[in-house]
Amino acid sequence: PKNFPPGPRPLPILGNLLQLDPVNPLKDLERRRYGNVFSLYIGSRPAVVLNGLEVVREALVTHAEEYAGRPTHLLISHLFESKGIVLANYGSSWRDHRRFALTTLRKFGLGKRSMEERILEEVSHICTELESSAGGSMDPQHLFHLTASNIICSLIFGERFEYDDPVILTLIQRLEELTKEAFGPWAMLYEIIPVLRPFPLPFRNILHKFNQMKEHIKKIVTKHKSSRVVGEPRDLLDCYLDQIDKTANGGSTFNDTHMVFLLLDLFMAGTDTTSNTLRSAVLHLMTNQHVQDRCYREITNILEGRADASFEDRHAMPYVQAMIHEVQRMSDTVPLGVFRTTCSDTQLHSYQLPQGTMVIPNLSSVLHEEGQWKFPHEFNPENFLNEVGEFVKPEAFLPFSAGSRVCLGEGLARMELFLVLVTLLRRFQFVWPEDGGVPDFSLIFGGTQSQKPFRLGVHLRSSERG
Ligand code: HEM
Repeated sequence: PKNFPPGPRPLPILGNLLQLDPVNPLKDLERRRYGNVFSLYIGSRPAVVLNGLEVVREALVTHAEEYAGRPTHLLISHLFESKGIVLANYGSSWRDHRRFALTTLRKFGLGKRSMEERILEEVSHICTELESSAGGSMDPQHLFHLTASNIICSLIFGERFEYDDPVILTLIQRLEELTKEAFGPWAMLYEIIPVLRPFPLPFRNILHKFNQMKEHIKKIVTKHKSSRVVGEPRDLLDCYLDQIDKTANGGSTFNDTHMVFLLLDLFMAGTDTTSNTLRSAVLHLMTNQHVQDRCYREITNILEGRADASFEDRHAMPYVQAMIHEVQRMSDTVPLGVFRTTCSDTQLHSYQLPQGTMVIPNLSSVLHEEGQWKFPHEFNPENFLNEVGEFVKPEAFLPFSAGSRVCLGEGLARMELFLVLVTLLRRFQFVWPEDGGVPDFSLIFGGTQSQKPFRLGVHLRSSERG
């Protein structure tokens, strides 16, 4: 289009795909040769990549409404049929469901003491798991996924799963695979060469895994319907069923199909994000004992004589706050946000973006942008502390994105990260195991990124022994 952002010359059919590293395209997307706003062809479709705080903020915050759409042509949009919240296009159904989810999560405790109790109850299960490895090491690959998924499952389905339950272990495994594969090369081929879709190629696996997860959610819904008492909701799912009843005759956007996608959305968005951040946290803490020691001193000092932490305590723990934010910055969990589209013709800097242009907000570029951070490329909580040791949050801290589609679970995620880490650090010391080899901090790219597998060395703090 006329006056479109510049970018590398595309090839027919493939566009610029061959110029992107299929394992991790983040470096290629940060190429500043064309400036902070540049275009890229994914197949025959142009997309615009936004790098750095200034343009990301200009698009997502200053022109929030104009950039609030979601693409409909991606494999992941097909899986979700553009329903639910995360991948729903900007319109009344998205608005109704976002409002419903926020109101209902609050009703079941978000922002209240009851949510803290729910989270602390779940942390006690992680403690039991870790205690059984005290003095040795364990594989934390699924531990934090189980925690995060149990917290969200208790809100939406009113139930938690035991840590060895094969149902939840399978769901978590599918979820981890999906968030990587749906952004991999096969997903790209599915999008750009539609004639390939009927063939038995690896992207059929992605569809199959997603359908398995969907079927599982449908089973939970059926079970719920039979045990439900109308008007006495136990969880978000019951509230949704009540909502369907209330609005049955009025052209409402609430129905069984949307419900399944909303539940999948909350389960998926609420699990892989928080848990990957927690796993990254223990890796950084194990390899930075001085940070762990300073957090421990702050925690024991503030919580002296008390059984549990409260989310309010964060204000009295600037160093712990700084550590958690630094973990989020380095774990870079949702590196490219969730892709947007423009809802109308719009202008960015001097460029014109027609309605329907796909926009990729490179959040990773903001979280490591030189000039925004004291130590952009290393783990250092000082990034969030001022000269007198007070906690400060730089504007470039955007792991939850920004604007009208900012992460709906930010409040829940922040509460989880704080309560889980404070409780664990008070009770355990994490150490790099002797047989752990050399720590590898590189991330496995995907819709959500994660650390490579590692072992977690666990010591019980002396104050906690017998
Ligand atoms: C550390 C944890 C988390 C991170 C880093 C994170 C990050 C993000 C990001 C970057 C987006 C895209 C926003 C945009 O398009 O601009 C998003 C959207 C979303 N997140 Fe989170 N998230 C986290 C936890 C959660 C949790 C716990 C929930 C569950 C309640 C959740 C639910 C959602 C939903 C429903 C959306 C879609 C919002 C919309 O399209 O209107 N997230 N998240």
